Amino acid sequence: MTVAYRRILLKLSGEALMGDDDYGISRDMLARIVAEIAEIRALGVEVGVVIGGGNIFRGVAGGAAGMDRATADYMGMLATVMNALALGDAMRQAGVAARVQSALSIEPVVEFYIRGKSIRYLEEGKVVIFAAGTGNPFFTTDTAAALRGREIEAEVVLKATKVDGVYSADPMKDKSATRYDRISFDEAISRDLKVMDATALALCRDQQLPIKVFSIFKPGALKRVVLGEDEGTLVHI
Ligand SMILES: Nc1ncnc2c1ncn2[C@@H]1O[C@H](COP(=O)(O)OP(=O)(O)OP(=O)(O)O)[C@@H](O)[C@H]1O
Ligand SMILES: O=c1ccn([C@@H]2O[C@H](COP(=O)(O)O)[C@@H](O)[C@H]2O)c(=O)[nH]1
Repeated sequence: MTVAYRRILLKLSGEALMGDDDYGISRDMLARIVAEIAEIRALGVEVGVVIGGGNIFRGVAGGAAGMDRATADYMGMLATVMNALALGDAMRQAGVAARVQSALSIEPVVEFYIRGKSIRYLEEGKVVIFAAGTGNPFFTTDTAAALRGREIEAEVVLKATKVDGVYSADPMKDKSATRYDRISFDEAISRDLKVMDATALALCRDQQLPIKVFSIFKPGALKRVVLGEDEGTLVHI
């Protein structure tokens, strides 16, 4: 089978890890995601993963209300470390070689992010899970996906989320919203389509790094995207 991309950066929404639960990490969902990643690894695709923290951080957001923003953001980044450790462990159990690297230094727990080392891991066929976002407050894991995607010279950022593409409005709130097959970065930014934050979109646009938005809940969608089949929405230059 011929793949459309040799190296990808997969952005996994933290909330998608909840599966049907209200909070935290669903073991079933984790196993499903690992199986889908294993499928594309078997095709020879090199995979970097940035994982969000919404499934854990939204749960403690009440406690963070009124806190200093930077402190709350560090809590959010730590939530992504928990997700990354869970994903790394699930990969190990499934026999998929993986390494976790964190943008925040938590040495006894997880390796610190070193670009050259992560590229080496990718070349060795290991999945690299990037934890703690960019390591800086006031950013998001979408922006971390754009940043790490560019750093590892990925050909595309694949945003795996709860909806199956970019819509004219948030499809969770507006049932009349329509889905785009393709949309330019400039149009997505100017229409303020909130599927990804504007910083992430602008970074990808400036670095000429396309984004594919697709549903992580649709079985086989990741493989279809990697094979270049008609799936989700392409955000292009
Ligand atoms: N125009 C739009 N098109 C598609 N989705 C949209 C749009 N506007 C808002 N959304 C919403 O954006 C959400 C993106 O969710 P996602 O969980 O990927 O966010 P995240 O903040 O990157 O992840 P996390 O859950 O880790 O915080 C979708 O669930 C969808 O409801
Ligand atoms: O670079 C980053 C990445 C994340 N954060 C904080 O973490 C949470 C969770 O990330 P999501 O992208 O929403 O899943 C985010 O809300 C920020 O508070 C950060 O500060 N810097």
